[in-house]
Amino acid sequence: MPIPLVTSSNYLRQDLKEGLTQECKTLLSTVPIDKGWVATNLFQYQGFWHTATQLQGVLTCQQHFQAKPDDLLLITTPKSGTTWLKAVAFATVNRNRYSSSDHPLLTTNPHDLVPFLERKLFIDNQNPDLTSFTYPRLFSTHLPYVSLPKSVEQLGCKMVYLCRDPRDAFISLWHFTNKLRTQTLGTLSLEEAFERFCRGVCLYGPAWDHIMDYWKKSLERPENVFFLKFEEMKAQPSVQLKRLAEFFGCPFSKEEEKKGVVEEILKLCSFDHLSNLNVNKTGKLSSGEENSTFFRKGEVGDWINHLTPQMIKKFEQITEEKFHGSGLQF
Ligand SMILES: Nc1ncnc2c1ncn2[C@@H]1O[C@H](COP(=O)(O)OS(=O)(=O)O)[C@@H](OP(=O)(O)O)[C@H]1O
Repeated sequence: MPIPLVTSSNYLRQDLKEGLTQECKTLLSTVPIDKGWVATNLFQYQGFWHTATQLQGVLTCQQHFQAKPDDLLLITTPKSGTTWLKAVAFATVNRNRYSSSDHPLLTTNPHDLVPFLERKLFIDNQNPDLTSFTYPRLFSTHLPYVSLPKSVEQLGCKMVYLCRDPRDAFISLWHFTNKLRTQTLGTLSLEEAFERFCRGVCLYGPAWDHIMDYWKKSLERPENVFFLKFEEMKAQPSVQLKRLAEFFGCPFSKEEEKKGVVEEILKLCSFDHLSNLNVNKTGKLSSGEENSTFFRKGEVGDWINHLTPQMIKKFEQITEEKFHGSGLQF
């Protein structure tokens, strides 16, 4: 059983091997290893890249998380709008439980309301206390499909998969990384980050493979996997929120629609509203990250302000190669 580690942030914990199980340590010594973005190294497991501490969380959650049939899983590639999806899903599923004046989203960051399985609940605990979860339980994960705990698929749990144009997810990740890097590490240059992202060497990368695996599953099993893009949420938020509520099995009634419940949820969870709340301006997650780091611009297409023509071309080549014939486009 790993010993809980207390440091400033999960992202900076990866070098601390004392808290890891022998199984995890052995695995770390056998799998491919490469440079990390925030701390020293990333390790490749089941085709995707993790920090050492995160890998411990992945193994523990694969072995100990027991899903229930009505669990709802929010799955994303990093920097694809996870914070937004958590807020919207939480507000939708619990809309009869809270009024707008005492809503938990006003005082708690969405990441603390819908915790990550492998980054929070199971990172150093084989048996986290899940008794405070109301039903249906909402969990989140960045895990690729191949690494999901088996009970999720066996029980047919509903999964919402949110992804984003890899160019925007990359730029968002690059900014986020540089907010978390220590002074000693210095800034990670755009060129260096780009080279690693294109090789797939980033947290939960390669991003394209992560997206494609869930895209295929959503075509095979649309009743279980709801595939959504950040860009679609931005373009048609109320249409997408209504689809989401239907998928969750709690569609908005005509009366709710007339009363403006959909718009109320979208307003509560909007970038402007959430990012200006005191808790998100000054608070920290229980895992150490400052809440403000999860809010930057929240826009579509910011990559145009950062990528060089050569980088854009390279992105196009990879996207064409990875998504070819799949019907998926950004
Ligand atoms: N409410 C809301 N609406 C729209 N966009 C939002 C919202 N909240 C966060 N964001 C933007 O999402 C980006 C952060 O991604 P994630 O939340 O997936 O980060 S993480 O993976 O959980 O670390 C990051 O995108 P960029 O602005 O492009 O960096 C955030 O600004």
